[in-house]
Amino acid sequence: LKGREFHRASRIPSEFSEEELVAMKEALKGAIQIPTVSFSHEESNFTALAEFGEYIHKVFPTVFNTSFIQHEVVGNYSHLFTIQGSEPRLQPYMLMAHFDVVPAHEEDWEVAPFSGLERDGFIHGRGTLDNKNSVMAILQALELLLTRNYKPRRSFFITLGHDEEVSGTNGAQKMSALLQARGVQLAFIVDECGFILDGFIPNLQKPFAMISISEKGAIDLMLQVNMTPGHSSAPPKETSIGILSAALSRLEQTPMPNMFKSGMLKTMLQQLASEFSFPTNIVLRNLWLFEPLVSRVLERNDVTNALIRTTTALTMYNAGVKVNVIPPVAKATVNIRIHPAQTVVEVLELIKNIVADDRVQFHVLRAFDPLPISPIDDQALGYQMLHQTIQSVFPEVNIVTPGTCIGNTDSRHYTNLTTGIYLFNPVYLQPQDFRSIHGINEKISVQGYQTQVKFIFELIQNSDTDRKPVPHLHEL
Ligand SMILES: CCCCCCCC/C=C\CCCCCCCC(=O)NCC(=O)O
Ligand SMILES: [Zn+2]
Ligand SMILES: [Zn+2]
Repeated sequence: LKGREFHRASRIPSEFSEEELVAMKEALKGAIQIPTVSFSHEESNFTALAEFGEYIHKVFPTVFNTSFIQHEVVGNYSHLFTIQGSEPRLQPYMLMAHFDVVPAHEEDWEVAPFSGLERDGFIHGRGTLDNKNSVMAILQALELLLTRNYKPRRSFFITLGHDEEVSGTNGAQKMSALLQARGVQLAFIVDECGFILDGFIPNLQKPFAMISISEKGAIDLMLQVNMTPGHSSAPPKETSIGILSAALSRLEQTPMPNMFKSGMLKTMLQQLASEFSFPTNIVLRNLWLFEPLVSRVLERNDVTNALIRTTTALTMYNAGVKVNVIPPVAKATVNIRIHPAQTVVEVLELIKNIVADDRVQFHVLRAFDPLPISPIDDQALGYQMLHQTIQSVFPEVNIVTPGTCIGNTDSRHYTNLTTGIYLFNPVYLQPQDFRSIHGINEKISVQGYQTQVKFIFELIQNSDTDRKPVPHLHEL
């Protein structure tokens, strides 16, 4: 869409006063200070979730006092905004984010995780990347547009989930059901997970934007072994702990099949080929020949490995009641993330074959298939709107590529409303930032956050187009 942007006569420039820029970062700091932690399905900080609702009322008064915006609280804490456009013939779209966060072990952090402290140009704290930055940037961009008398042509929804980190069943799932009951169909959805990736690929100097167009599936699988308890002074040859440990070890030592051939990473690397110098450019241009070599290299890194195969992470283990009692039961939970080219049924079959022990019982606690792949062609409005906005807000980024989300987002609850689900946070991400998500020392640069607000400010206006995206000539 280079040089062919959709301009409206009354387009509002994304220029903000010094006062507005300061208010933006202060609003994010305040949001970080509310410890909206999701521990488990049963356990969340409900007081903080309620406080967060009051907080957004306070900092975004115009959003809550505009006649064409309807606000509803769903599932007690999630927020659904319906922004009525002036042209009902234009199919609505949706911006999503979540404001619950994973716990933070305060002692490990350089800066207290719920302080929202600004230091050296960064705002520190849990949720600065995942995903209060998006919650606040969406509302902030809308607030700024409204104070400039903006009225959208295309209707849109904003959904802010309160339980994404524990599956989204009370928030996103209920909001989706509500919208479906109202007969809503969406042109596209934008949610978290893609980024502008910087430094993820050795020898690639340039950052590139990755818009995830699919998301891995998942299985939470409990493995259980029951044995007759007894006195530890005369132990049997095998105990429940030994049998289960051997099964888990086989799982860990046997990687799932390499799906590089049928994944998005292959497309991404082919698209990036010309950015590399000799000989990598030749290798990537000729994957028909070098595929085995490249996929072996990708297996060595945990992130790229997660992009080319289904992964099995042993995350919980429980066994034994007393030191001198043969344990009656041993249980372990495995968190499996399914590559988009596979299904729950296929993966369960593979797992059972690897374990190959009838004494091990399998209990599927939760399972869902990978998300369907969203379109990226010239008519795919969501992808093209993001592409266009990336080009205008990040002119230094000249590669936009489709990717896969290796985590799971609330967007999977909305597959009934659209075929266009695009996962993209307009924020630079380096490998150490990636490790900070659910890890320690999560932070966002003040400038990065302000640019995120600008991006959404532009994206909302770009999405007012009534034209079909224009075919373009460059890659993808
Ligand atoms: C060669 C290309 C390298 C690509 C590197 C991809 C880097 C990954 C970028 C972003 C991933 C961020 C994952 C965030 C997942 C957020 C959702 C979440 O936490 N959900 C809960 C869950 O999955 O358990
Ligand atoms: Zn998230
Ligand atoms: Zn998360």
